[in-house]
Amino acid sequence: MRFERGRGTHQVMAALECAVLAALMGRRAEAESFLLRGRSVATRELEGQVELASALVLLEAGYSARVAGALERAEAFWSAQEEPASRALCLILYAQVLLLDGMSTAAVRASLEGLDQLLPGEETPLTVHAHLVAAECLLAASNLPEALTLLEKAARMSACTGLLAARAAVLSVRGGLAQDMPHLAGLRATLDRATERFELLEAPREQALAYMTHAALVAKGASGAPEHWLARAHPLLVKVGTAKDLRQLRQAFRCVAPHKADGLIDTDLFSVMEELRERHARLKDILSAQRDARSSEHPHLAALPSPLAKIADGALESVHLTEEALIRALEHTLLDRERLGLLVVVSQQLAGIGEMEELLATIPRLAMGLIPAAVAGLVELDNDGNLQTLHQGSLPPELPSECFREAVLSAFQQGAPQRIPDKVRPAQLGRTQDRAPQPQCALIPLHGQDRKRLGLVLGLSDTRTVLSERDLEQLAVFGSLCGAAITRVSANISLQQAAARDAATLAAIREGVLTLDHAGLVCALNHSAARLLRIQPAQVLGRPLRSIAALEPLGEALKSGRPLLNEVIALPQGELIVCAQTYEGGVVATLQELASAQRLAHKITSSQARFTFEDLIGEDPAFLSCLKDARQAARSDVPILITGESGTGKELLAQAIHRASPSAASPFVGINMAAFPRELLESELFGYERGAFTGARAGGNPGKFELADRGTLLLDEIGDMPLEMQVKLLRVLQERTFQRLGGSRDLPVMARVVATTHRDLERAIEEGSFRLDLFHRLRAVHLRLPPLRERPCDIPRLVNYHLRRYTSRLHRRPIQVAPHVMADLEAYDWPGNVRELANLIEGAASLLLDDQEVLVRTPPAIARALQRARNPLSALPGGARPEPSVLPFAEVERRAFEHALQHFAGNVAQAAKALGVAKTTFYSKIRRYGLAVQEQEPTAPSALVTRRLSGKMLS
Ligand SMILES: Nc1ncnc2c1ncn2[C@@H]1O[C@H](COP(=O)(O)OP(=O)(O)OP(=O)(O)O)[C@@H](O)[C@H]1O
Repeated sequence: MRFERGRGTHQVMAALECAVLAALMGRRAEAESFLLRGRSVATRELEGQVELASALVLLEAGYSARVAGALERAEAFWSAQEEPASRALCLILYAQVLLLDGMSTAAVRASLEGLDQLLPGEETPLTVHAHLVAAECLLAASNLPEALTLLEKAARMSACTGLLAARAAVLSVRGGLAQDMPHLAGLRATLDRATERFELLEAPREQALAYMTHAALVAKGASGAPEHWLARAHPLLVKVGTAKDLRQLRQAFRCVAPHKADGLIDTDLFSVMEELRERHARLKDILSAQRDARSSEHPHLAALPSPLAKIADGALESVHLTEEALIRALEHTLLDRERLGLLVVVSQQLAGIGEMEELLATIPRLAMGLIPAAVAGLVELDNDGNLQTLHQGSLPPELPSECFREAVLSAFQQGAPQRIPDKVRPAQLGRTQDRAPQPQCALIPLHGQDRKRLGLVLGLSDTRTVLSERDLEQLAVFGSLCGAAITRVSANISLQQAAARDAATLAAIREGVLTLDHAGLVCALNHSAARLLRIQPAQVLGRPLRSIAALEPLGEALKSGRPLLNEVIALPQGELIVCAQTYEGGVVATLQELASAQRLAHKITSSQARFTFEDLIGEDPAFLSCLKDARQAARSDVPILITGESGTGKELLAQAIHRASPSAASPFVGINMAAFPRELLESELFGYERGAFTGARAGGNPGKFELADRGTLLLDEIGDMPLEMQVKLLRVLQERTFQRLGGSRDLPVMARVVATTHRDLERAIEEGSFRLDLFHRLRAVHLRLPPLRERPCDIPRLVNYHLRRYTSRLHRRPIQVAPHVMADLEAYDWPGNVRELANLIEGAASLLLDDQEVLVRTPPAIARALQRARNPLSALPGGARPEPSVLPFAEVERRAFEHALQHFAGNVAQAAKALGVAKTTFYSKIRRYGLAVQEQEPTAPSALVTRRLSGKMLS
């Protein structure tokens, strides 16, 4: 636009033309300025033109009252003159005012009247404009055919170029859309061209109105999203649109995308603001109209304001200012609510995503909906500080230029959204080549608990080139929402994995596992638990166990939340062993079937039956005959009694019988009658029920008869069983059933009973310490193991056998026995039998140095015993000294007891029996004379006694 300074018609007209053009292009401030200049230099004759131009400028700004005022003043000048063009323009402007005020029928009339004033065949811009206004009025009045005819006519005119042509095109598209079956593709092409033209001519209001027509086109069925076009129109109309334009935009939004309208516009607040805006515009219009009238140089129009009018003016002015402030405040509030609304929508969408891939793909998309961006994608700083693309989004495949990377890295370090400097922003991220302001680019860190080094790269589009501080604030909140969502999803993934792992672990556990929450409700149970409890998981999950009648005892046991250890709980379907442990969120319990636990215990116990017949060494005929009978008896399940001196291998034989029996796979359980306190013997043998006696375990306990199940029960040292127990045992063996202590259920005896004793039971029967009937019951098969002194031929074999065991256990070379040593060993009478032999041989072998392979020295204890046997007195302590011919009685007695003890290898019972004194007498003599010997020594009674009381306790 060129405007030369100076006075004269030409100058005034140029200024007015510039004003009109600026107004048409939406440059309101410029238009006003040109108008002011025109008005300042206009002569009186040109005042009509000034008012007319003023009316047009005001019309573009949407001030209908001022337009009307200006038109009135313009008409006043021309009333006397014949000026058809001006008259026509006046009418056209009137028509537009009427249209602006929603009076379409009157507008049509005025516009057509204006057209009539123009010379036929004339093709000036005014003619085109008049046609377009008339067509617009006809469209508003729904007179489509006439509107289209006028538009076609206008389009054919030579003056229909530039802005007018684009306006004509938009109107023709609107006309086309009003038809029944619009040709959408054609209309879109026309509209695209018109929009481009507006953009080129920089006419933002026209451009925005064209975008709205685009939205209408899409709403009719053309591809695309109408809200997208409306969103593009929004910022332009906020800047240059009239109140009516904005109202139309909002209505369109509500029609095509109510959710977006809700996001952009808060209904209540916005309607208040809308009303305010309209009132404000009207007020401004009236104020300006008054001012215009007063400043007019026409005497009949320049009425001086009265004092009252001045007061009214002042009041109006202050209302105007207040309204302006209010509108600004409301606009900010609305903007904030709009942003907040969008963030709420964003957070709702994020909350609905459970998959990481989907989340990462959604974040850039949501960001682009929040801020009109051209590109968006996710980047990540790896552990080495390198920038990686985490989700491409619309980012270029390769993140460009090193300096861009550096800028992103430094933005990362700031920890809040940062604009990336324009100079490093590459073309791939939306930089354009022209000199126009470049759309900005930013990095938004996504703050999560675990993915702190994740960020969103955002490049704005050219519809919105600048990121305001408020935008950055909004993006910071968006970043936090995304970070939280990523943390949530990855935590969910971890939780799912942990849950799957827990489920797999639970399923893999053979024991039943059941967990209760803090309120005592069942949260989980595995297949084994469901099987043991005979329930379907669905029956109990989420319910208190106590509420299920069949599981009540279990529920009661777990109710207290106390830890339980091997508690036996009786349920209708059987007894369970329960262990329970509390944890922060409740109780976890393991369940095991009592019977199968017992079988397992049996399995472990039965592993004690290690020896087979192959381990029993001996060729002596009596020994072999005993083994033969044993092998035979092993096949049946009749009770077996094994007798023999201590150390002859009774337990060994019992184990061998078990291993050779059909129930070899079942448990081998032993109990030593001599070692067990008599009060506990019964409960140990038969078990007890819960609460049977003080100190009894709450859930009861199975006894040896139950534990032995279908295997072998070894009653070791049966000769030492108290008489009252003998009665009970006899009844059990006769009836083949028993009851737990404190119980009432009859349990079957399924185990085979093998009893052993070193005692002479027949003598015990005579003495009344053993029951004859029990003896008969136990002695279905009687096996007697001969003492070693009765089978000296087996001694070399046993010596070599135990030497071999010893050397192979210690991985040393074989050891031989010198013939004279072997002769001594064979000469010895072995009161402790094979146990004594094994211990002694191992002891002697252990004294050999590593390179010694032959036992050349008779163990001293044997040597002494042999010497004593040959000459008893020479073996006494101090044997070298001459003995007094008469010894004191105490010394004789001490020697007699010591000798007996040594002879029977510490077996007090046998020693006492040999001396013909009571066992108690023997013990008092031991104490009196301080008799004690070593374990290896065959004459060591204390070691043997100790072994009997502890080591040999089979229970
Ligand atoms: N015939 C044998 N062959 C090999 N070793 C044997 C033989 N008899 C016994 N033994 C050895 O003697 C040890 C004692 O055997 P076992 O405990 O069976 O004797 P026992 O007669 O039950 O003794 P006690 O009456 O004192 O309980 C066994 O550990 C084993 O080393």
